[in-house]
Amino acid sequence: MNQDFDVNSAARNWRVETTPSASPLEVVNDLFASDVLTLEQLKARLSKSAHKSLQATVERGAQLDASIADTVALAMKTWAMEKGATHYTHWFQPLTGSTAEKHDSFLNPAGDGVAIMSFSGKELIQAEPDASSFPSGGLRATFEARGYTAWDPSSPAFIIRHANGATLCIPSVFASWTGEALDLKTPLLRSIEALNSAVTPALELFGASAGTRVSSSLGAEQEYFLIAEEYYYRRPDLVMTGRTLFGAQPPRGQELEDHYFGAIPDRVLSFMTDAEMQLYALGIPVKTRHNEVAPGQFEIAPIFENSNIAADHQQLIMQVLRTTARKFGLVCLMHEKPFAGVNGSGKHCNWSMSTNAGENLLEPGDTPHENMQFLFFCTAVLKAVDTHQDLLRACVASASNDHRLGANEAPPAIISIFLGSELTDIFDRIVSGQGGSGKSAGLMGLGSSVLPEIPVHAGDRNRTSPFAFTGNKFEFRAVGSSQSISFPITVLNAIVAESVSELTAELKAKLDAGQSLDDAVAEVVKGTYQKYQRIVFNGDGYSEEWHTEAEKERGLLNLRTTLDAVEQLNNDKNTALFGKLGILNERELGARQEIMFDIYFKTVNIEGETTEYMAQTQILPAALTYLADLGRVSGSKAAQGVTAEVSAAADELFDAIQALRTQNQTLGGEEVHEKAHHMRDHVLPAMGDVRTAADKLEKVVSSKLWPLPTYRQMLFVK
Ligand SMILES: NC(=O)CC[C@H](N)C(=O)O
Repeated sequence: MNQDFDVNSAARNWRVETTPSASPLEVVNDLFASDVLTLEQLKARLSKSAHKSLQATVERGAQLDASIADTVALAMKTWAMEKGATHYTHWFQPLTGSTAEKHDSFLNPAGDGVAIMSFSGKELIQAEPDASSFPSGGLRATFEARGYTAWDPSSPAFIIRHANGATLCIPSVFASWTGEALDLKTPLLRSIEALNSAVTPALELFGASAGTRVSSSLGAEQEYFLIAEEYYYRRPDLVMTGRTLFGAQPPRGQELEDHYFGAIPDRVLSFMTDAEMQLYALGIPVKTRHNEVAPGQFEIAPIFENSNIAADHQQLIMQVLRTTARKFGLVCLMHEKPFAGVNGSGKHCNWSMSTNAGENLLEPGDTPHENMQFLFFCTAVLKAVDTHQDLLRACVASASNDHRLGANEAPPAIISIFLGSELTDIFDRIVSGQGGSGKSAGLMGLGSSVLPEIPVHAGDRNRTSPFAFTGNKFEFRAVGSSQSISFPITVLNAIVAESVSELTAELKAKLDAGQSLDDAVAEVVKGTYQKYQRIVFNGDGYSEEWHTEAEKERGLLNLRTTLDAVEQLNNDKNTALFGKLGILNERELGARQEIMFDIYFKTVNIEGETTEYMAQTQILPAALTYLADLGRVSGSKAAQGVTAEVSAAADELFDAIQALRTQNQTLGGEEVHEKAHHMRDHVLPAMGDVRTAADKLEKVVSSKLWPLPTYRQMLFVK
């Protein structure tokens, strides 16, 4: 293969679409949410009473009135057809972590060569896909394959366009016939409800008005890589596994620190703009775009939204990025670690809680009263995170995220909280009973003798913490770039709901005993902070000392790999948590553990077999061909030297392939648990040995013979 030609064509293979982007005014006036069926849109299309009833369901969680389904379905169909949609689908999130859809046409034959377009309330409310081909973790035996999808009215329907038409997508839940959740959305919705039930009684103690509702809000920063499409399809590892299983380190990586926030390459910016226009039409408030740390790595981030909608939108962001990249001759890689030796990709989840009146409960406020409330909820988060370190680690566990967590570029596998020096100082002063005003400028009076002042903008930044307070929200940074955010949000909602409930009970007892709110809050905050303080760490999460301190001195968990973490998913504590909040019963939680082991096993198994296949059929032949070429000039000193090097590395590769083959065939046992451990303990190390030998060869075999695009090309050709 002629590598120079390869580079040229990859660099030029830019099929730019020249459709002009919408002007800012057009975006605001016409484009934004134009493909979303909002409640506002429905107002004009529904009777007053039907609209009111739907609104009560969407905004206040009232039970859906099935009698309005036919009118809503008619309105949806008319709107969707005006937008060019010919089909509809229940759009759901099975336990694969991605989305699923089965399209049905609106078209119905009406006899004698006539067809009509129809869509009934029944079809809107419920559909029945064959559940037998989705992961169920034993929840659904194959002989009772029935599962159903049901419309989630709290997330609006939307249109997905393709080159030849459009489809109406109806966000839905997916459950077994017995009502057990087979998806990621059902528990998420249950956890939002649990959070509301836990937080509103607390807010009442702080004087909130009746009718206050609380939900979590979420904004997820998506990191991703872009590489030339031409390279992608020449790399079986990328196509099969999403990451490179081979690749020598190029002379230059990210050490010049020149990519982060650098000027965005024109081709990439054009791609980003195209994707943004589509996301605007879907009502997704994407706000930020920039170059990330590694060459070829980028980020897109929306503003926070209600967490159920944010989870749907996050799936759409990934889908739009992936499909749009292709228009520009690029492929978008969402894997947590597509390239060894440079940064991987995360999906930092910015989580908070807010009321239906728009009050952010993690925002230090303008009044002493608001600040008391803020400290109470912030303390509840500390308690929740310390109590459930295992769950937070488990909900981000995957074979791909293992390459990222704990490496010196991403949050460590040890869960801790970064509070920032100002907020830590405040808690310290509460504990020491100092109260009063702080030292730093810009602090705002709290007007209470027992509580200190709160900085107006608390929160310096820390990039090494898995869980950081960033001024008015917590950033859960351990979440992986390819994963669905639904389960991490479910976990956050659940653990904070439990913690708020327990602290509210303490607070209430003190108030009932006649204490003032100020004094009672101060005592609860002080006691709780003292108890859970060990979870707060403001230093360098990458350092060796921290690992020792965290484990040995503080007794924090260090669940290094996915299998260690998933083991904890359904321990007694976690089963009790999800059970009492009505989020997942024991069987539903057990099924999720089973699926996580299974996906881990299958992922590494595919990687192991891809490694073996590429090494045997592509890399070893290139080395042998080169040895044969060298044999023709064996009289030369250079040829003899190179032959020795290539020959040694080729032998090493050959032996490593044999060893890997044995491990690939063994599988380690019958049970998924055994197979998963076999993958981690035997297949991954054997793959590593194959890679080491192959990467040595890449550096000595003629580039003309090398069968794979290299890091040098993939990361730098834009
Ligand atoms: N700039 C950053 O915050 C880098 C984050 C890093 N890429 C991660 O995996 O989390």
